[in-house]
Amino acid sequence: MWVVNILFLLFLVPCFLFLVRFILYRTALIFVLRKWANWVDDRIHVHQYLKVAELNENGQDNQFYRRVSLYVNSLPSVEDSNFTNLFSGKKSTDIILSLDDNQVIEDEFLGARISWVNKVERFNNGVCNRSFLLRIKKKDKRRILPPYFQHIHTVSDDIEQRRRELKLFINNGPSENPIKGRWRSVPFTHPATLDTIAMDTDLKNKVKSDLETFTKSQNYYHKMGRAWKRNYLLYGPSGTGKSSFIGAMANFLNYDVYDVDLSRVSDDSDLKLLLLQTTSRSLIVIEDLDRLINEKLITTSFSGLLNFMDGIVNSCCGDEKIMVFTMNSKEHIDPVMLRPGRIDVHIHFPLCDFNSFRSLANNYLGVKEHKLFPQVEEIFQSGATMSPAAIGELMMVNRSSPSRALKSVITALQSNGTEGKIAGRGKRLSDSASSPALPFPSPSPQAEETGGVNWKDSVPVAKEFRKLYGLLRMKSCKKPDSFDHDSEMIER
Ligand SMILES: Nc1ncnc2c1ncn2[C@@H]1O[C@H](COP(=O)(O)OP(=O)(O)OP(=O)(O)O)[C@@H](O)[C@H]1O
Ligand SMILES: [Mg+2]
Repeated sequence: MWVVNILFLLFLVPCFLFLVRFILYRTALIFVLRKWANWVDDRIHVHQYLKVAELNENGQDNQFYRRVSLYVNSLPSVEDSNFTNLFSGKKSTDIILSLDDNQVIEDEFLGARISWVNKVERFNNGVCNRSFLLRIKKKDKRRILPPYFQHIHTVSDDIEQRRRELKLFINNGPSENPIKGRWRSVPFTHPATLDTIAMDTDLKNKVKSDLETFTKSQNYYHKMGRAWKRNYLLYGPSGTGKSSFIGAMANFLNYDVYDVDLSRVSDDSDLKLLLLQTTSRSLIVIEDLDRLINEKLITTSFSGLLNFMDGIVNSCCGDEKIMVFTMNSKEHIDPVMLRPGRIDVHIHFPLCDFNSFRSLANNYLGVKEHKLFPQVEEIFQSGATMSPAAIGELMMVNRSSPSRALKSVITALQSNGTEGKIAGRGKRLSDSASSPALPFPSPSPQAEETGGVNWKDSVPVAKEFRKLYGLLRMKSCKKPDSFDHDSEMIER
């Protein structure tokens, strides 16, 4: 008989406990219980208080107060608390949570319970003293505080980095605006991101992890005695997404972009000076490097370029930098320029194949399957191809009718054949990544005669025209850029 009772009890107890737990969580009574438990716990321990005032004794900003404010307002318990202020951030999409005056918020670190009070003392004369009051058990203080403050630094740095508005820097010529320095900046607004980019999945994951590993490798690079920098080469035919991919990298890393216009660099020392004026956590970009070298459009020496890529100046101009070079082909480039250290990662951007076509159709037309796909696949398998820019263009123009768009791609592929003629040219990153139109010089006299921009001897004018053209195109198409790439990423 007693066995039955025991079995009955063994069954009853878990049911009872489950029921109690369910009621506690369902009715949020668990929070009340926790509060009581903390109240009792607080009375049986001795606590210490540490005050972090907004201003120091000289009335200057206390930097640590700003960090604590970023950290405390980012705690999950702020979201769960029974009262929170909501503010909009710098970016229109940002919503910032903020504690109310004298609100208490709990935190937990390495098993220790810590609470913060957002102290605000307002006086009749309008003066308002702000501070954060940290409360911790005396027995935890020595063990917890040092790593806790380090944790606050790391988290606040990360929050600041994510909230920062990115900038695109473009270099002036040596004689323009010597007072304002060599770089002009505008907000960086390129829409491409690694997630929206139609890209070979393996390649995308490789690039993502390579970039993530790089951002966490400060100690590793310094232990190796190397500058904390990494150089990428993006190469492939025109219109395959190299420039937009740079925009995606910048958005992924939250890095500023320095777009180096070599046609505005007077000599090697000018190039070094430009590099010295760049800041950490940035992408330094030189586009169409092969064309600039092969068409002798630059005034720096070849060794000046090599040193720019991996010279001593590179190691002394700040940390956490990624250099990105784009080329249409590596063929006529001296291998010394492509050695590891100068180029650490090679990424090939090929013309379209059926897989990248599908990504484009999904991105541009929102079509994952279509009755015309088998026909498109067959044409690709016959060797026909086109640049993603050209296909993207056709899809964009016909985006209101996916069938018409796909038929136009089929017609274009059939007429293009295997040369992969580039119907859609690409553009420089600056062409589509900066919001205000850049000042653009009047075309040279010869240009007036030919009724167009004289592309030959006035590279700056041609570049400005292309920038402006790119900008106008950007305004007309307003579609996020997306790519597809060959899964060839050579990492050295
Ligand atoms: N893989 C792709 N998927 C979708 N769109 C693409 C892709 N590649 C290019 N595009 C489209 O074509 C436009 C041009 O691409 P981008 O300027 O990045 O080419 P590029 O490789 O830099 O060309 P260029 O070598 O001429 O500078 C982009 O704005 C984008 O809209
Ligand atoms: Mg480009």
